[in-house]
Amino acid sequence: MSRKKAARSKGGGAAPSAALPPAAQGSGRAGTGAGAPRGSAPAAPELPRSGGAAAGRPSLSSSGEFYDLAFKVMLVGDSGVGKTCLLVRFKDGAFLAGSFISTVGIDFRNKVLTVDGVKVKLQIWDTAGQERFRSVTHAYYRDAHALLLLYDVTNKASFDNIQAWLTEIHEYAQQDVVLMLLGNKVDSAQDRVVKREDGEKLAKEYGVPFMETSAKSGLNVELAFTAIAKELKHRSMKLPNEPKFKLHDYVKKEVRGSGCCRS
Ligand SMILES: Nc1nc2c(ncn2[C@@H]2O[C@H](COP(=O)(O)OP(=O)(O)OP(=O)(O)O)[C@@H](O)[C@H]2O)c(=O)[nH]1
Repeated sequence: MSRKKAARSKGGGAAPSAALPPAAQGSGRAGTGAGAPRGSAPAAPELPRSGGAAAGRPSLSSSGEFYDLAFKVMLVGDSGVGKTCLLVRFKDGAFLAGSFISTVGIDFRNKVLTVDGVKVKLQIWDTAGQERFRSVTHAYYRDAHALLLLYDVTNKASFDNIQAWLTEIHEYAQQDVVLMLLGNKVDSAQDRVVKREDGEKLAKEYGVPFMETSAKSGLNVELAFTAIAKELKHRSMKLPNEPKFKLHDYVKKEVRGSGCCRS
């Protein structure tokens, strides 16, 4: 994936139309490729808020992978907290080192995961953290099934702004959106200014699952997306005798197992 460019949407995938909210981008079912916006490369297909279960039949993603369910996940948080790097780490297993170029508008990437034997496609929207793009990103919230809200553990202001982000999420996202708080850049131990306990406390206050991540080392990156995918899959396909999936408990257990942080 190429680095972010000031003049155009970053990323090597189909360029979404940053100016157009999903509702204006056609209403193709997940995997159909329908609904390209005017005058741009094919846009991300709009996914039904139900989760896009394809009536028992798998759909085919643009990368040629079959999937059973599709969900939209948005990455939000201040500029520079590492949203793009987190996505690139998850999608390509690489870290974008070097000079930082801010995202313009919105970019997206797809990845298909296997969750409990079910193929789940996550369509991941990487939003610009800069204030000037806020009105663009507002338009996307309502279609998101899940939100990953990031702060940077080396940047106190990004942590202090989490409450404002939560207010915005409350205002624009669906009530049942799956939300997780991530404290990124934990590899930068020397520059850390936000303690893990502070992140845990804030998350507890707002009742959201929490973990610390590093897009640089890869710590907990896969876990964050897998946990979201599991929650969405369970909500969408709960079998009659299946115990309820508890995202909080799952995250706590897995984070402990990752050897990173006690919780
Ligand atoms: N040490 C360290 N640096 C990181 C990490 N994640 C991102 N960075 C660096 O932080 C800077 C910003 O990362 P981005 O991913 O572009 O930030 P962003 O949140 O997408 O920023 P906007 O697009 O402006 O919203 C870059 O220089 C990255 O290399 C991480 O986990 N550890």
